[in-house]
Amino acid sequence: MGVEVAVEGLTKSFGSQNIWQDVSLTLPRGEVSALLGPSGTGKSVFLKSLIGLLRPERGSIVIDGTDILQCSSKELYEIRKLFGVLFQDGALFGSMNLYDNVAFPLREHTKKSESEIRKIVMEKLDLTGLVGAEEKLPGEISGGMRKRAGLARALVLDPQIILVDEPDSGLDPVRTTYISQTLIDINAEIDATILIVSHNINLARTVPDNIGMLFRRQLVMFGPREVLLTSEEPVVKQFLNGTMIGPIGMSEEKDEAQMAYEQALVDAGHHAGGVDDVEGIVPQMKATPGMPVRQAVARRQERVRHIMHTLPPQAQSAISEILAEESNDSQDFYGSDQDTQVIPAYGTAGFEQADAYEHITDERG
Ligand SMILES: Nc1ncnc2c1ncn2[C@@H]1O[C@H](COP(=O)(O)OP(=O)(O)OP(=O)(O)O)[C@@H](O)[C@H]1O
Repeated sequence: MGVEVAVEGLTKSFGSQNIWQDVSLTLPRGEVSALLGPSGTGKSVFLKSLIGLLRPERGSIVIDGTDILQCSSKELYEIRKLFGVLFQDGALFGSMNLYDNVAFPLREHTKKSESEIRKIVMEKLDLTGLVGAEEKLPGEISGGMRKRAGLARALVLDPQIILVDEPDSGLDPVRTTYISQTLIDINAEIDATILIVSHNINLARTVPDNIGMLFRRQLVMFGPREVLLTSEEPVVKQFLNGTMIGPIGMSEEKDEAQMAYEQALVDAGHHAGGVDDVEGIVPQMKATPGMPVRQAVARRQERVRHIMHTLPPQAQSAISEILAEESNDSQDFYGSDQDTQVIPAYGTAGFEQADAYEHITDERG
């Protein structure tokens, strides 16, 4: 079962460069959250702060009752054991094959026998669609496979909190969807609290229960996905539609004159890029049939009902519709026995095909 992560008034600077200030949010236990934001807004810095790799100068990060900015290094060491982290490039050891890479945390942090380790490693390789690639070195496989190996390694110590830094970077849209499905399935299986840092619009629209966004050194918002996905906030709308029109520019700041100039170009018929005005909410991905029921769904329903009155009206009506659909769905799909598994877990056929493709693209360079 995942644990809650409560961040309050967090501020981080490097020298005179302030990255973000007064960031407050709570990652609800066992739910999947995403932190979005244009490049350079400090998403990775936030993620590294949560695990104590970077030290914000103000605020608190309370994990399982311990403020990691105040605790001793021994306590921090213990808290870190709750985490599994997938870094952008998988952060694999180049000289070890995939099996040894995934086995590494078990050999380093547990006293398990090699046969116990084998069982766990093969289970995680299966979950990430990498069975058969155990002997390969990281340099011999594609970026997508490296990412999945990094994910397998992040899972071996049964983490309660999983941090994922840009799972889509370097991946095509189809592989991004596969890895998104894997994250949802992992959440269903181990009920871990998951935070995904990304600027991928599809992932943001379909994967998380909660979404936040960093922009101009502030947390613009954080809450149930419906709040951000129905937001009229210009920066949020621009980000979700990927257009040049709006406050986000090529560099972090865009001034009024630049915005007026770009608007004039569009008024004169220039294409502003992006998808034309994608509005509203697309359905959230569900766990693959046969996986355990995502416990987070029911907990989130309960939680969102509680805070409903505090949310903007357009988010409230979207949530009402979705809650009605979700309760119908769970009755239709699971009948009266919510624990029943209908289909064997882990269909990795898609991954195997993806591997074949990745192998071809690797060989062609
Ligand atoms: N260790 C560090 N020392 C100094 N500055 C740093 C350090 N780490 C990050 N930064 C700066 O913090 C800012 C935010 O970087 P970060 O990598 O968190 O952005 P991001 O939102 O994750 O970007 P992207 O989406 O492009 O990965 C950048 O200006 C970066 O140069």
